[in-house]
Amino acid sequence: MSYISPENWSPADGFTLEPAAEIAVKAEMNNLILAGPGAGKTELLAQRACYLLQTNLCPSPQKILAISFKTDAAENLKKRVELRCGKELASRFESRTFDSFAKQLLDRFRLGIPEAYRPGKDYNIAFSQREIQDIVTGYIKERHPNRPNWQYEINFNILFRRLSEDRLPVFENGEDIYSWILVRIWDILVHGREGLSSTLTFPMISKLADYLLQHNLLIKKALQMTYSHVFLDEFQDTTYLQYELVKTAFLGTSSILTSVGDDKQRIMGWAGALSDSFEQFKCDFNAGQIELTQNHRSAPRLIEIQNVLAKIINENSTDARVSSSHSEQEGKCEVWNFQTHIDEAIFVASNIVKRIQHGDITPRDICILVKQQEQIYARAVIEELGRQGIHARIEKEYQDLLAEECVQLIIDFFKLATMEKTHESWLRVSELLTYVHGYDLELDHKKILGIELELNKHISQVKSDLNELSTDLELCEQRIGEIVEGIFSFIGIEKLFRLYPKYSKGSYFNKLIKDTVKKLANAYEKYLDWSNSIADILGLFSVPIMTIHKSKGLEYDTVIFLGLEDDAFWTFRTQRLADMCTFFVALSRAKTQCFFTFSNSRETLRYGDIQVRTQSSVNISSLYQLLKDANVDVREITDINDI
Ligand SMILES: Nc1ncnc2c1ncn2[C@@H]1O[C@H](COP(=O)(O)OP(=O)(O)OP(=O)(O)O)[C@@H](O)[C@H]1O
Repeated sequence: MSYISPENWSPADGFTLEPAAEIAVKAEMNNLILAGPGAGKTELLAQRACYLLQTNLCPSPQKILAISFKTDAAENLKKRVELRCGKELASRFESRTFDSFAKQLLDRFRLGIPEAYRPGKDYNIAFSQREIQDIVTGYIKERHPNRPNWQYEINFNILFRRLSEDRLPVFENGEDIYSWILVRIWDILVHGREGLSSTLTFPMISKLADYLLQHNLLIKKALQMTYSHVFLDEFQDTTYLQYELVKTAFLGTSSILTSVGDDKQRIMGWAGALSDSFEQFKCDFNAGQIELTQNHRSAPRLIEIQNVLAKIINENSTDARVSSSHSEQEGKCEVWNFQTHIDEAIFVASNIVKRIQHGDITPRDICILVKQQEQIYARAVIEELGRQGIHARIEKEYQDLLAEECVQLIIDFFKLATMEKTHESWLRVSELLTYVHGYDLELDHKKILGIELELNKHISQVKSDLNELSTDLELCEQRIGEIVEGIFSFIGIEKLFRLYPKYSKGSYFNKLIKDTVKKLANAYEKYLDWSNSIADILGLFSVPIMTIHKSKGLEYDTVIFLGLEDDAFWTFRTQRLADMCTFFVALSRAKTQCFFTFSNSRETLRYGDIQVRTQSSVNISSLYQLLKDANVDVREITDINDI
């Protein structure tokens, strides 16, 4: 492998970096990079990874560890690095979520955890508070001497929070009933009981990983020697637990940390995000601060509005600068007022359909955002779009699934078996096979050729199996399930699990496969042709619908936000700043057009029932005021055909 000298390195793919970004890319110290939406924070991390790998400043065999919040963000970053500097160098770029980083540590070094807290090898993962609550009430048989009815007296929210936050080891503490329960529930969850396997939540896994590193200095040392550089994406949303783990793993070591974030996009406070993560990081890691001011995403008109809002959220924020790729007048933002959500649906759908028919954009370039209850807020629009021939879908069900490697693998096999121009799928699958068999690209030509012949044979088999699918949905789903099983046997399930240990625990893998098979069968029933079915699953034909929280890190030509109303922002009075940030995230996803709707009446979910309620905007009048201050037009839509 030949490396480039740092002086001769230039950004990949023709990107030019603003001077501050170039400093950040090449820095040799801990840094906090502060930048607004569209400043290229994700791109900067990808370019920095390329710089460190291509110059060997991250010396082989050391690696870069990048930690993101969501699976798709981690996947997106990994793909960018592969694209910019090739697969071989990118194999030393490990892009993970916080949860997967902690889980990987726990799975690899489980035996290093003291017996009292060592979970079983095949522990299950509990995702909901309800599961833990059932275990607490069902398995703690011991009577508390003074509180015989504690099950009915305690607040399970507090217990759940303390299960995630109290330091290990936990001790009973006098009259504190929660500590009495915590001692017992940790024991039950970690070791399991009759009829109950070892069961952990992700915050517990994070705690155990932290505990492991604190007790095993050699593991900690190995970790630091593995990762010469660590990236922390979306640092504004780091929780106390996550930051503790980062500190335990890397504080006082030679690993160089780069955190990127934007305080105006801090929208995870409800999930425990630290309110002063930037200050803590700078102080603990003696980190420098670099600010980026260019906005590469949005048109000038939208940046103007973002700047007004940014100043309200943080009066010290620097105005973002417009990128030269947009013309001066470009960008549009309006508020649309309606009498009913039905009028809203017809107008919004017609607007979208007209633009798609005009050839301006594809369904995938538009995003419909809501604050909450996407099934309810977007129901009428989905129906109306359907009537006008455009499919819209709630993205939540697909986002995480499609980011999974095993799901991508199935899709690659189906593409190879049914479509033309599948070069990338071929490369991905043959590379994976080479990797899982432990072959060397340079030395094992013959063996690799052998695998490729086998791959070709298996693809032909998949092709003929897919040609004989039944039109009966149930039979079709069953057969697709068998074909998928055949794909994993061909690869070698054990080998795959060794490559992706996350799939080897509990029922996670089986659930992913079941969901994918169901989606494939449903899509095939609709199109009876695989090219369209796969495009449909990938969402290429659909207008995506999601909550603002799910839209973090994404961008679309046009954003339509449904329901700028008090009901949607019901927390505005109590958490004004967080809601302002949420609004800011919505506004800043758009590249050229952004619309907000208000409807005098709307369907919402109240106490489990769908009710049509009169809407107001009194509580969020300051949001309307800021749009007014930024000269955003408010249109009363009385004629729904007046697009
Ligand atoms: N140096 C650059 N030159 C031109 N375009 C860029 C540059 N950096 C990033 N971009 C483009 O700008 C857009 C926004 O980049 P990116 O997603 O990295 O921003 P971000 O700061 O992570 O945004 P956000 O915080 O809003 O999610 C992308 O389309 C990206 O390709």
